Amino acid sequence: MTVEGTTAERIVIENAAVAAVDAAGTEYETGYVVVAGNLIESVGAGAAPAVEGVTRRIDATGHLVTPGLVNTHHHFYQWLTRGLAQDSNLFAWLVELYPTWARIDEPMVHAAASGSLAMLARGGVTTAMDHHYVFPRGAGDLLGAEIRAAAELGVRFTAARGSMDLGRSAGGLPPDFAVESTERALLATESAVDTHHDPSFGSMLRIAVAPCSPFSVSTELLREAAVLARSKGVRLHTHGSETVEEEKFCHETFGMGPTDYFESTGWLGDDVWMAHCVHMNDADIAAFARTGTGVAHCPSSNARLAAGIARVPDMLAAGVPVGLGVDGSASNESGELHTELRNALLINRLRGGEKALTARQALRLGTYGGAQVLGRAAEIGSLEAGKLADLVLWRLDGIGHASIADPVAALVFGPPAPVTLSLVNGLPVVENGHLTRADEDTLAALTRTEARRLAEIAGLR
Ligand SMILES: Nc1nc2[nH]c(O)nc2c(=O)[nH]1
Repeated sequence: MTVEGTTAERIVIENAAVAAVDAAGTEYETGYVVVAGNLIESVGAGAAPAVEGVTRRIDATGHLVTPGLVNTHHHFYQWLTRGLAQDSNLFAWLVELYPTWARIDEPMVHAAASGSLAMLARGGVTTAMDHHYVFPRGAGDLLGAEIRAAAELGVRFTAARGSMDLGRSAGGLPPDFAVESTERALLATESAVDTHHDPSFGSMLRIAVAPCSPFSVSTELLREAAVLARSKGVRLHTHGSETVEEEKFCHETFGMGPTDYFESTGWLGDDVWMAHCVHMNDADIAAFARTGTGVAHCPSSNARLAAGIARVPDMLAAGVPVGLGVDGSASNESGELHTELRNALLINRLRGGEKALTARQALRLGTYGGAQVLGRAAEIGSLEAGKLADLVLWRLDGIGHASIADPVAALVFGPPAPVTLSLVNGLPVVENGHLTRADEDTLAALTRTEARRLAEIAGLR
């Protein structure tokens, strides 16, 4: 089985430690992975089988091979507004940044998306998502710009067409000039799905429907967006239960907490995933588990904005699908997912004790868990024959990791490991720490230029 448009390469990776992140938690101290075209052909212990037509053979001694990391929440455009509003909670941070974000345009979003994707990819992310929710009039094709950037770098991508229609004059948090009309948001979202969404096995591009948050979106938009997504068979994404301020807003405005509000608008289901989910009581977690609603856990952003600590161990125990997200780069300047594996483990232990989350659970959140919440667990997220060849070869014999005997512990507890090879759909996206399809220094210069242009237009300089 191969997906049209991919090569018929056969790559043999041997002498690696293997963490398959399959249902049985299979690991091999020394093993192999064989890739044929865009698919994993076989995974096993010991020496690789003799196979015909090998186009590349990799001696991966000193490496760990894992499924590619999956990022489940981001706002790429924020790459141009990093390091601002440094000591603010979510609402103060948003109020400070909305006016600048309302000045973005297509070249800025393309540069920001390229920078964000480069950072993710060089750190082992093979599937990215972006939640873009600011669409100034006349700004150009912003969703198209990030879709282009993902295709240029070769990263598998879910573009979540976000929206805001609840301006300050109608009781929302964003200024009126930063929101769209309900009708325009719905029409543009439908058009994005019709134009770009590819539901096929092995798809490199999916679209999700993603109104922004309870305090920036009308009840009508939430309800209609859910109806639209279900009529098109695409997934739903939003921010939920992020802060105490959001909880207070929901109680004061709707007479109920965020999870009950989402349920009342059709927003719980196995086709929905929400970012953050920090302020969830037992009943909220049970509702997510009962309905199969997924969570994008963003520990660094939650710490940066002092939002709190999500109850990830309780969610996992209840059977809630949980993945990891870096969140937008204005609330997590690091922008790479290894930090989220590590912080998920460390921060959840601060709340739940030393057994709250293990290194293997953290790796699972960043791979299979992410695949689950993006609705792609049958295709990616584990190393199994027949799945897509999205995998990462982490170098663990360097100074940062060599003295740690357990390779999964080295990866999660240790510093970000160098990526020797990252394959997406069987094709190299990173080789020896460098992007194969773009020059990092050129991208860095481009993001600096566009960040300066935005700062000037927005009156920050
Ligand atoms: N962390 C974030 N939370 C948000 N809520 C909202 O409405 N927008 C954002 C955001 O950009 N980041």
